[in-house]
Amino acid sequence: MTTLTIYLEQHPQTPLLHTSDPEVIATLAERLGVRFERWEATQPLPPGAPPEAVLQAYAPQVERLQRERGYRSADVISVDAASGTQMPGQLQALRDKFLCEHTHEEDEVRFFVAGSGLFLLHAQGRVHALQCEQNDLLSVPAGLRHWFDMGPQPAFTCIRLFTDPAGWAARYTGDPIARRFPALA
Ligand SMILES: CSCCC(=O)/C(O)=C/O
Ligand SMILES: [Fe+2]
Ligand code: NI
Repeated sequence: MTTLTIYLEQHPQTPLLHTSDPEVIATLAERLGVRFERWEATQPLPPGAPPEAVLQAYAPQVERLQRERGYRSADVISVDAASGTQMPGQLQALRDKFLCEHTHEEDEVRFFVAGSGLFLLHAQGRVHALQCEQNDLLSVPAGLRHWFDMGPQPAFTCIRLFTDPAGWAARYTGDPIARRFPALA
């Protein structure tokens, strides 16, 4: 289930608010300049569908965002600890890369085709922990501090939209805040 939990940045043990209402999540996210939507596939997608089929199934929604926001490329990232295609060391390295607070020079746009992951958004003296699930679209604006926890047994497939076709690039803030907040177990 998709949930949003909000904390004061100094009090990671004491949630101020917890909700699983998608409309409330979208409204609270918008206050940070974050877009949250729920998308339906235009056609059924079998598990393990190739990236081209994944992009095809969500083409209308992807093209709408591209027109609206000028995103120039789209790809699909798949991580599945159970499949054994990624070694445990590689998965840990990938998890660590996203687990430190960082920003991007462009919006971070992710659509969860399958699986889940936890985004932690740091703004306005608060941390918004958004547990994303299948069918969730999240767009984190350029410059907003955040980190992402894929958990110890990651399993997700995401469509990513980029303005710069060179792809993912992060600027780490050096703030150890992510270590104060509990990681997924
Ligand atoms: C859910 S896709 C991988 C996470 C990512 O790209 C990122 O920048 C997290 O902050
Ligand atoms: Fe990021
Ligand atoms: Ni709950």
